Amino acid sequence: MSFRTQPLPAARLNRCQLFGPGSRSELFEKMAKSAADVINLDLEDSVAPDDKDNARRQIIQAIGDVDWGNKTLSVRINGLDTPFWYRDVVDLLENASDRLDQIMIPKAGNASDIYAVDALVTAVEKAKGRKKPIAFEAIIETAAGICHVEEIAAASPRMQAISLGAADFAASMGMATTGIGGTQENYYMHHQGQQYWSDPWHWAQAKIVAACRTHGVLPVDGPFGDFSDKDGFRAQALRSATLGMVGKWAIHPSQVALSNEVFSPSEKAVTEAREILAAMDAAKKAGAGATVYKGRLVDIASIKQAEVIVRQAELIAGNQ
Ligand SMILES: CC(=O)SCCNC(=O)CCNC(=O)[C@H](O)C(C)(C)COP(=O)(O)OP(=O)(O)OC[C@H]1O[C@@H](n2cnc3c(N)ncnc32)[C@H](O)[C@@H]1OP(=O)(O)O
Ligand SMILES: O=CC(=O)O
Ligand SMILES: [Mg+2]
Repeated sequence: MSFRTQPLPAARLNRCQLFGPGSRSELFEKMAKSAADVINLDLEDSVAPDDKDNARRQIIQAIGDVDWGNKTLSVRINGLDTPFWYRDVVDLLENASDRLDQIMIPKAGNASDIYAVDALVTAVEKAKGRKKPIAFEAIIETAAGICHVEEIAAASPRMQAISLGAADFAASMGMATTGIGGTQENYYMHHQGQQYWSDPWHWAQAKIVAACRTHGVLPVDGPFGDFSDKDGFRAQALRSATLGMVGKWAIHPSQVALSNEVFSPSEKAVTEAREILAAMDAAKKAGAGATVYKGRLVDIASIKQAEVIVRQAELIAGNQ
């Protein structure tokens, strides 16, 4: 138990982050009209090296020209191990309009990576007199990143979200798979002739959630590559939501509605949460710290659990 209270993350919706390559400008209007809460225009791995300059120009123009509504608008810059990232930051912050909300830092390996981008962003913001501070989100997708995730979450007041990047993470860890997220055929327990599939992403997700919750950062699940497999996507998203993640990436528009559905509490869950709060209110008035709701124990911890659901429902209602 610490005397410090756990900070709340930014009060914004992050149920789905829709990605699109910065080199495919014909997608930008479609992304803006989607139901995703966050848009990630990509300069990194979905853009070929020879197309980086063109993608950067297209993104900068679209940030100002496209009507992004009330979405969080983010650009994924290139990794700090490439020759592209500093130009991404400088060009974006010197030339993009104030509509840009956030920069996504891929392959974050330690707090110094975030510090380096923070130093550059801060200098350009000051030089150009930018009024709105740019927020950061990072991707944990390397062995170093998962080892240092807590210091990454704490690295800057700009940090608002951290995602698990299953593809690069698997590569960095030397995992024997080319699948991006989801069930892995060879990751099973064997018992009495039966196979029981387990979740190879679970430990990394749990570590990210704990680091994020400690430092008031939104934990997010990353890509699910097989966009034809809706049931697989839903199962992965449900596991992430149950662990405490607030949303998931969509790498194809068909994944947006699925993600929004999973990361929006159902009417039943909201009703139950409100009833638990009411039951606890009545218990408190009667001088009790615990009571019975639908045949099960609820106590003061249940108030905090119920408040997670009610807070999310209120955030969604406030955005409609
Ligand atoms: C591991 C990682 O780093 S993941 C993050 C980086 N990756 C990305 O950003 C990839 C994002 N996704 C894409 O580039 C594309 O969706 C692809 C390559 C997977 C598939 O592209 P397509 O073959 O064009 O998809 P498809 O033909 O099924 O598209 C159906 C419709 O959705 C549109 N669409 C496709 N992708 C997107 C998108 N990301 N956002 C919005 N609309 C899109 C298409 O333009 C098409 O529209 P239409 O019906 O008006 O013609
Ligand atoms: O960048 C995302 C990933 O899965 O890798
Ligand atoms: Mg990656």
